[in-house]
Amino acid sequence: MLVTAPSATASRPKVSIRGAAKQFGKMVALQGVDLELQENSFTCLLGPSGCGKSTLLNMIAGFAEPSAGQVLVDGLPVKGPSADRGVVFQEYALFPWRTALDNVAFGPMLKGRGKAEQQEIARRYLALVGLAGHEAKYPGNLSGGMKQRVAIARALANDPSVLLMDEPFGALDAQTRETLQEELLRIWEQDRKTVVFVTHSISEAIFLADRIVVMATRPGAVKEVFDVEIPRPRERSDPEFVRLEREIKLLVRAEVQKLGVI
Ligand SMILES: Nc1ncnc2c1ncn2[C@@H]1O[C@H](COP(=O)(O)OP(=O)(O)OP(=O)(O)O)[C@@H](O)[C@H]1O
Repeated sequence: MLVTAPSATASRPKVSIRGAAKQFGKMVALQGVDLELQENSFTCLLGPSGCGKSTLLNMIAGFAEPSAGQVLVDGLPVKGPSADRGVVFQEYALFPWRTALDNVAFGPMLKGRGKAEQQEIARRYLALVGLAGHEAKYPGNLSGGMKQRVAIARALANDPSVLLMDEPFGALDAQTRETLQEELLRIWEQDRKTVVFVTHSISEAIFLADRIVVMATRPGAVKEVFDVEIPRPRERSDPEFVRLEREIKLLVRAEVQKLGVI
């Protein structure tokens, strides 16, 4: 008889943020942030400009250290960047002198994979993001949406367990943005990761996320967390979608008003 011991990790969150704060000189960018992100969950960070979304993402990525508190991944403090945490930024950050294939093969190359394997991995991930046939193109010859697909493929080619995305679709036109949202969900359903996705768009957050963390400003902190239980694929005209959008809009507007911007 096969006896399966209860997994010690079954209830352990993938990412834990405990009392995290971040100061830049005297400026308190984040204060008292507590969040637990379950493995394979999709979390969106939402809030007005300057509330610390990127700072929080950068602390999970290991690009910035908390001034107080802890950021843990798999129960261990984050000490710096890791190939297990892939990052996608708004600006594609591709190497212009490398083809799409060689951009995606970069991570596997750093990991010391042989040339044939690097290319095989890169082809596979380019196909996953819908770019089969575009392997030999340089970033300069790709549209914004295609560049962002390459950036996603490049992050996925390291097979990270955490995918951190900082307004990845912010620079795209509305139509391309919606297509890439659908594609991202398709990829996430196929190749599960713990995703943390920063956005300014309430509709994008409701379309994508299991949980939406709405942040407060001055200092940046968690204001409210919403579990989105609308079944996928989500329709933006769904009454629950519209209701939630309105509720979150009021919350975010209150934060923007605090800043005296409107
Ligand atoms: N390296 C830094 N040095 C000094 N201040 C910083 C630094 N990084 C961020 N800040 C400040 O910390 C605060 C939070 O910035 P952050 O970029 O995290 O906000 P955000 O919510 O991501 O904003 P946006 O939506 O505009 O990208 C801002 O006031 C910003 O000016």
